[in-house]
Amino acid sequence: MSAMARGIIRSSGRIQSFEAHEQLTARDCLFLGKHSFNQGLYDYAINWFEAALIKAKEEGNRTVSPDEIQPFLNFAINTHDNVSLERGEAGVTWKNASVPFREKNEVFYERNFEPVFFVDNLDPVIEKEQFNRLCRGEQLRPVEWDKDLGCRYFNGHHPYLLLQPIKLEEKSHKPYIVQLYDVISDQEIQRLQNLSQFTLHRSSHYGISGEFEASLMRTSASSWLTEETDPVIVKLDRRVGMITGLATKYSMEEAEAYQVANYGIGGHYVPHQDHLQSAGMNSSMFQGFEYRAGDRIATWMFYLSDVEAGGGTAFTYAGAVVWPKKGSAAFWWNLKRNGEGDEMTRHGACPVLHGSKWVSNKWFRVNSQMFRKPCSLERDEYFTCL
Ligand SMILES: O=C(O)CCC(=O)C(=O)O
Ligand SMILES: [Fe+2]
Repeated sequence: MSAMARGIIRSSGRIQSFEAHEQLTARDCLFLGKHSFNQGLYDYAINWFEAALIKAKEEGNRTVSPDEIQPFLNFAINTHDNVSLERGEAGVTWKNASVPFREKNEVFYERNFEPVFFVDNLDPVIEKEQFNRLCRGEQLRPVEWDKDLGCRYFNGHHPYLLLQPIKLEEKSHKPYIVQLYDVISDQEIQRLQNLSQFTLHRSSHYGISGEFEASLMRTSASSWLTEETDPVIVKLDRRVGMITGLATKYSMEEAEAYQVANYGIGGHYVPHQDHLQSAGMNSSMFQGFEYRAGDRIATWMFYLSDVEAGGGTAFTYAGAVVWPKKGSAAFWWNLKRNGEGDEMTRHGACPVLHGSKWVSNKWFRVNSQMFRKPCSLERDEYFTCL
């Protein structure tokens, strides 16, 4: 945290040292500590108070004195250790280091972390740790799993693409996750951004209250664009259809409209599945469009910007990460071939550390794809290619 306060984002993984132009003051760090404390993030609060103390001692133009910070640090350490002993490491409203702070041995954070992949119901604390590590760019999957992944030209599902094949990079075979390059032009991106700029609003998600809500689980702004909004959407639909072989029209209830989303610094989306069957949606919600269209068989996500640091899409159960590259798109199947949700597709949007991230998602609905992607009766059959 003290490096971060000096404007340096450092990581052992892919995100190498990155130096920002501005530095935080000791008062900024104190504020971030208080904010973390109020959110129940006691370990982060301690880190920020410690960073504030270091800064306060070095600052020429003092923004706060060390004496003002010390009581906050002491109080945070006591609270952390009491909550740890009484209530454990993490719950809905709090998060601690895995051991009392005074005995902190950093085991969870620095050494001997054993990632766990492809299990049902991964412990949420482990999943969060894996998510953070993947987002920092650590290679968590054993490298042998990646040895059969390749890059190739892909002709999609239409003769048009014989003349202009698509660059495809495999990120995982099972679940099948790929990144496709140069699938949207800079002009089309500009158009999507212009079209959405006046309607962007704070994103929501289906929450534990049973309502759609805005929360810290998803901090971005989003907007929806349909074929009726602009001819560029019709063009993109046609292209995405040729590449994937899937039906893409919102007006025919084949797929959802394009959701354009923008994440600012710190903007993220915690791990979740895109399919609806385990997102807490009950049968009464499957009315109208949801009922007729069926679940989200697959996700297509355009990356509409590069991101200077952070902002990957991390698959916590599969250990794969797709990094934003302007003009590319990620694609993965959310359902198995019998229509059941594939839990191994859990993923989240990593926090943006520097820059601004723009994406546009399209979710294909299963019912209209029945003749294009016939289902199977086998429980364990997966879609294994595009
Ligand atoms: O922005 C990303 O990288 C992922 C977004 C996502 O998972 C979603 O909107 O469902
Ligand atoms: Fe998602």
